[in-house]
Amino acid sequence: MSGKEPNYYPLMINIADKPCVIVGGGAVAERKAQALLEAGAAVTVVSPEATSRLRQWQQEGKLRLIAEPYRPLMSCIRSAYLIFAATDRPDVNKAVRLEAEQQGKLVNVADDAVRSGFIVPATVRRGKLLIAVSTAGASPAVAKKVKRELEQAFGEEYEQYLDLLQELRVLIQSVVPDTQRRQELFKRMLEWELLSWIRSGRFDERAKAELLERIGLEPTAQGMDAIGRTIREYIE
Ligand SMILES: C[C@@]1(CC(=O)O)C2=NC(=C\c3[nH]c(c(CCC(=O)O)c3CC(=O)O)Cc3[nH]c(c(CC(=O)O)c3CCC(=O)O)/C=C3\N/C(=C\2)[C@@H](CCC(=O)O)[C@]3(C)CC(=O)O)/[C@H]1CCC(=O)O
Ligand SMILES: NC(=O)c1ccc[n+]([C@@H]2O[C@H](COP(=O)([O-])OP(=O)(O)OC[C@H]3O[C@@H](n4cnc5c(N)ncnc54)[C@H](O)[C@@H]3O)[C@@H](O)[C@H]2O)c1
Repeated sequence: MSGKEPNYYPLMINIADKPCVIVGGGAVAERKAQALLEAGAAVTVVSPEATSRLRQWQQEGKLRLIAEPYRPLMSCIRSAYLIFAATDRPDVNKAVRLEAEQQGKLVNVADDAVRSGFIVPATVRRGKLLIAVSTAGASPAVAKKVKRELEQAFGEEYEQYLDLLQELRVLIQSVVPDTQRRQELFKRMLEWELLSWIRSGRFDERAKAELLERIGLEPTAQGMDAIGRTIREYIE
């Protein structure tokens, strides 16, 4: 490790059912556990003491809690996919990091961003829309503040919006074989005031069925623009 500040590379990792281990059971461990559980990971916490929420999640069967201090070569670490060193003991965090690195595993260290294999961003989830914010560890409080601002800009309606766009995209892919023409239609589709329509509460299953039918009937630039005009009339 050179100690030079890294230029991070963002990823969206699929950790569904993957074994992830958090060493430590305090506030930081709890925050990491919550995000891992939301992503469907199989979480194990190793800590002699744990917050009441972590213990509650254990009782509810949502995670496994090994109520012992970390020791080298624990089997849960050997089989882990991702490892988080989140104790309040820098020496323990370092030992966890060295063991993980020796096993070629990615490790996040709560008190050592520069030597962490990865850091955790602040996130906004709106269904399939996932926005991640990082300050490369310069100021996690700023990451949280930017997240709050994004939460205002990208409201709950984005969940339905993306589900709908996915459906429309699949439909267009099935009826328009030419890639370039498809790109043109997708571009025009983004001009539609779908978000306002969804926000108005007047976009329902019937409206969606009609929309899909119209696209199927006229999957052309003119057809798309005509639909855009109809949507504008609906929301006015
Ligand atoms: C985003 C978030 C995700 C999460 O943890 O889930 C996250 N920290 C969050 C909150 C937060 N953390 C801290 C405060 C107090 C205010 C402040 O210090 O700013 C607050 C704010 C609060 O709690 O309100 C203190 C703190 N954090 C780190 C250190 C150690 C160090 O700097 O070395 C210390 C100092 C300890 C000390 O001083 O003793 C380190 C890291 N924290 C990171 C992530 C990574 C870099 C993220 C980035 O790229 O910016 C990184 C490098 C490693 C990692 O943890 O992955 C989450 C927001 C959750 C949300 O969205 O609400
Ligand atoms: N990355 C971040 O977002 C962030 C935020 C704040 C603080 N920090 C850093 O993370 C550290 C932890 O913060 P916290 O608020 O969760 O601390 P905390 O004091 O609430 O929790 C520490 C936990 O570590 C456990 N622990 C201690 N020794 C252990 C061992 N040998 N094996 C296993 N578990 C052990 C304790 O049982 C306790 O559950 C802080 O000391 C600070 O350096 C990081």
